[in-house]
Amino acid sequence: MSQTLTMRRPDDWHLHLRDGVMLQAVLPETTRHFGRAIIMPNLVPPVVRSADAIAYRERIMAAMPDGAEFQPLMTLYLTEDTDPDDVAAAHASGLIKAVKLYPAGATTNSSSGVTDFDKVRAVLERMAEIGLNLCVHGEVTDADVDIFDREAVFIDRVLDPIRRATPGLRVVMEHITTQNGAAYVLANDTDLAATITTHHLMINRNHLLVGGIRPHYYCLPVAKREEHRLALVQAATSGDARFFLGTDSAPHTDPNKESACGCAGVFSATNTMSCLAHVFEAQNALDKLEAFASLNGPAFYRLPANESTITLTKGDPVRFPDKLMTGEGPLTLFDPGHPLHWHVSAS
Ligand SMILES: NC(=O)N[C@@H](CC(=O)O)C(=O)O
Ligand SMILES: [Zn+2]
Ligand SMILES: [Zn+2]
Repeated sequence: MSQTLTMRRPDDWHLHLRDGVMLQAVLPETTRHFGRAIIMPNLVPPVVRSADAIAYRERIMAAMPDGAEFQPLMTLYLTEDTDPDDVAAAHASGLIKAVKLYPAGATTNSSSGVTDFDKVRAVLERMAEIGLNLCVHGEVTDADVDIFDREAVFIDRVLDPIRRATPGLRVVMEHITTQNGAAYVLANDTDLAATITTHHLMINRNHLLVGGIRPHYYCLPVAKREEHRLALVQAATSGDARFFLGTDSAPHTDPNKESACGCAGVFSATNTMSCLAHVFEAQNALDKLEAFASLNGPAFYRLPANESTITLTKGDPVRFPDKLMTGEGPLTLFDPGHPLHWHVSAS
């Protein structure tokens, strides 16, 4: 008898859709299974003002596949010049669901991010007042901090001081990759949550580096030791409401990945639900998948869960394309390195 699991349609609380022909190519990969997604604003130039978010939302809606019921949830990119009134107006009108903080230089397209955190104080205080979520790429960029320690150091040096100075600020630690990140969430109150990516539940730094460098496993924050991956699996499969899915699906074409200076980002929109079912089944926690992918995120964002459902059915290995052909070039799909048996049908 085949095993099946019906659950509320999932949402993706951290997604890169890019723009133009890349947006065209990757959007259907998300709308096939997901009801909503938090759309990351790190375009070039970034989505900084409400007018930018309105225009970007229109471009996404124009690229929507026929019949899709997908809702993009827009965000603004926090800069040292961000105007608190513009942010508040974008929130009040329902245009945005979060503001994204990138430390300057921390990741792909983050050069307009924040260097002096005092300069964004007024925006953060206004966000705390109006209950608008801050999504954080949590890595320091100091040259003297080892890249594998950048998340843990960020928590101590930047995030904890910001949260103490701004009571009531609701923070999502994006794409946590360490035991330290999970523990910080668990040690704190209800104003703090974290997204966890698909790939960080499946790979550690050995997958990235042993037997040759695997550029398609390179992302930021970079995958850590196995003990950290296990802590993330534990957090995701625990059912704890403070952890939810953010795929961080981040498309870069093969020439940009397979290069002497390859871009950071893993593209996982297409097979994420099959990957997650695999991970949760291995933990005997399939009954917690709905909480992680469909319930905890909307609860933290104070939105209703999706009404429609998807059904997962276990069977023969699912066939996924190795690559998507995009108008910018080939785009390699995340390969967990073993077959996936969970098929997804959306109703
Ligand atoms: N995660 C990544 O490795 N890359 C993301 C940026 C980000 O989320 O940090 C991207 O936009 O490509
Ligand atoms: Zn990031
Ligand atoms: Zn991201």
